Amino acid sequence: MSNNTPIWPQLEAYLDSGWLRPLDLALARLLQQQVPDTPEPVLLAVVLTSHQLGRGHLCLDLAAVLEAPDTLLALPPPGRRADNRPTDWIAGLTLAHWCQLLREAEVVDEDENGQAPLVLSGHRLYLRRYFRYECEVARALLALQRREFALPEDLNARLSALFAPLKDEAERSGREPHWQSLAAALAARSGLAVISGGPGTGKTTTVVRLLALLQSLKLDAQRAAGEEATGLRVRLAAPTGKAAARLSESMAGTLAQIRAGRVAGIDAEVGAVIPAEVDTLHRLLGARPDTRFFRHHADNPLHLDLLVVDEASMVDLEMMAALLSALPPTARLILLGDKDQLASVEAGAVLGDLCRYADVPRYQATTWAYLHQATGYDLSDFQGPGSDIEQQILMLRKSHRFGADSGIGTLARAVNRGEVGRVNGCWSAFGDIARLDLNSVQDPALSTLVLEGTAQGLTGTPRGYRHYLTVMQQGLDNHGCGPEGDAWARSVLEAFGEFQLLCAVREGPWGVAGLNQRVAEILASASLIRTDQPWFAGRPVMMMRNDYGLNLMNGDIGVCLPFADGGGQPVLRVVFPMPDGSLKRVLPSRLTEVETVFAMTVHKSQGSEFAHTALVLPDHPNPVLTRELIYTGITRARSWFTLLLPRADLLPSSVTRRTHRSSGLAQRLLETRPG
Ligand SMILES: Nc1ncnc2c1ncn2[C@@H]1O[C@H](COP(=O)(O)OP(=O)(O)OP(=O)(O)O)[C@@H](O)[C@H]1O
Repeated sequence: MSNNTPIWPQLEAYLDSGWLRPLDLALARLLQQQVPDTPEPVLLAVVLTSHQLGRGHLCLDLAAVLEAPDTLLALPPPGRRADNRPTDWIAGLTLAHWCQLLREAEVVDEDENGQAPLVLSGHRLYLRRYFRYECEVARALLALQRREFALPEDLNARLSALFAPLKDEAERSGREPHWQSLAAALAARSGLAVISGGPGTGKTTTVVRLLALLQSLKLDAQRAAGEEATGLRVRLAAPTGKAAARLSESMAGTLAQIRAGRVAGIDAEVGAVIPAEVDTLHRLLGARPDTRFFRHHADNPLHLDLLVVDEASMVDLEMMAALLSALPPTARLILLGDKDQLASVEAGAVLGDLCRYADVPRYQATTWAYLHQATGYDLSDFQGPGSDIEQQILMLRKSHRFGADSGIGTLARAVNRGEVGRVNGCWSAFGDIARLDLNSVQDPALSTLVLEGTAQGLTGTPRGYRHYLTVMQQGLDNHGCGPEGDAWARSVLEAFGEFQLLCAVREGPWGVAGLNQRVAEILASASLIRTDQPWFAGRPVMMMRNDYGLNLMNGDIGVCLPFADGGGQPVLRVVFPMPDGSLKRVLPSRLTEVETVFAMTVHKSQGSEFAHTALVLPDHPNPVLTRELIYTGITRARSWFTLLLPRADLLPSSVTRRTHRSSGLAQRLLETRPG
């Protein structure tokens, strides 16, 4: 960095262009006021650390930023030019010199328990709070993983009985590993298990059987000790209301079968001690409105023996730290999720960091021997010098929902592997996926898709938004405020879940804001909605913040419906499906922080599924266009997927670009090596 660079005017210019946030500059200014002779490279590092945090990174990776500044910092911002860029400023710096300046600065120290607002750890610079979270999360996960549980002599027989009905011929004969029983075997022995898998790979199925195993062991132990047979205290949780509702629904179906004694290998009585209720993490921890503090923490731990967290890819580092600190020291934790999905909106990528080597696991000899004994499967191909925590991580590999004949499955796998040729080749081979190359938002193909859900290449009966609006209108004469109104509202909500537009970006004609407006125009010109008032019958909305008063969580989706009030004009109420299966009707005026969701971001769609999902890419390159974003969009689709491309050349570059999140967590977790 040249000594005469006027840093503040330049930073102000970046602020004006939206490149930096006011917060990013405020911290550096404060530090400079406190320690006026703080060198400019240190101030710049502070600004960039805060900027990186705003983009999901836990720290500023000084080595990486020196190597590829524009890539890491996403500079200049999309569509803008900048003459004097941080790239130029840091051009004269070496890693050794920058680290030296930081080590000497009063505002930085290297100790977890120090006082300075920033912490330098190797070549990573953190805001202290995030450094603390990273250390705490690593320590807590490693402590969980180290906790061993006694296993019965007949574990192999028990696992065989539980999983036999789920094995195909190759798995029964041992030609292929049965990953679900292997996952259960790993989880049974330790305080920690991480089970990653794409859509339909059987995460829920596996966890139900695992819970059946652990509960039957506990019930036996309690009976043998002459205690009341209550089983383990099990709780289930997910990051969003939608994800919680989906898991709950999926658990309820299997549990009903178990409780009726219809699941081979599982006693009906065990079904009684497996819960189907799923909480959001906020509710589980006892969120306190408008603070980041929870009722449960290290001094007031959760009352449970085992916690299952679904959709763990959406859990950010701060939430993970809160969750781990609230676990009682004797509890087990099972994390379920899809490591290939987008990471959490907030900083950190805990599941991704944990699963760095999950594609090709590196199981130690002792793990190999244990799994061989417990399941009979030989994982010699996956032996390696993995760290201790990797021994508790397993990836499920076979999708039972999207097989080889599924376009959605084939496309998702090709995107996940970055195989551009295969992505380009698969559109014409399947009837459940379609690609629309569009010229503008006025393109009639967009209107057809939005209204009817049809696109060239799709077979069957995919729906568009006309469907739920027709269901709404058909019930208009028959919807009082009583239960018949509920049945009607439920059918509208269900029909709304048949189709959803997802956007990669928020801004521009192909972003959430632009498309919400365009879709409203299309629906209004088909006389399906009236948009002369902000609240109109059929308006779908999403909560943008938790509202504890209303018991509605960020990401919850409701639809505004007209209810008869006994005469005169119908009254509008926004109806939300609640995690317990009930419906909540809310006055529109009570909802201050909601957005229309004819279109929503891929981020916001995580944890949800729609029969027909249409993903819209923008018409400009943007750093958010990554393989993980496209994969997440595709895997929201249950039966049909349509990709809308205003600019075709952006697809290959998006499929090859990986999301990167700077963090020291993987190193902390994976550095505990055997021997
Ligand atoms: N081994 C198996 N053999 C046959 N069908 C299976 C097997 N495992 C799971 N399934 C079926 O596949 C479907 C998906 O399973 P499950 O819901 O457990 O997957 P998941 O990974 O939890 O899915 P999601 O992507 O919704 O999180 C279910 O219908 C389930 O019954």
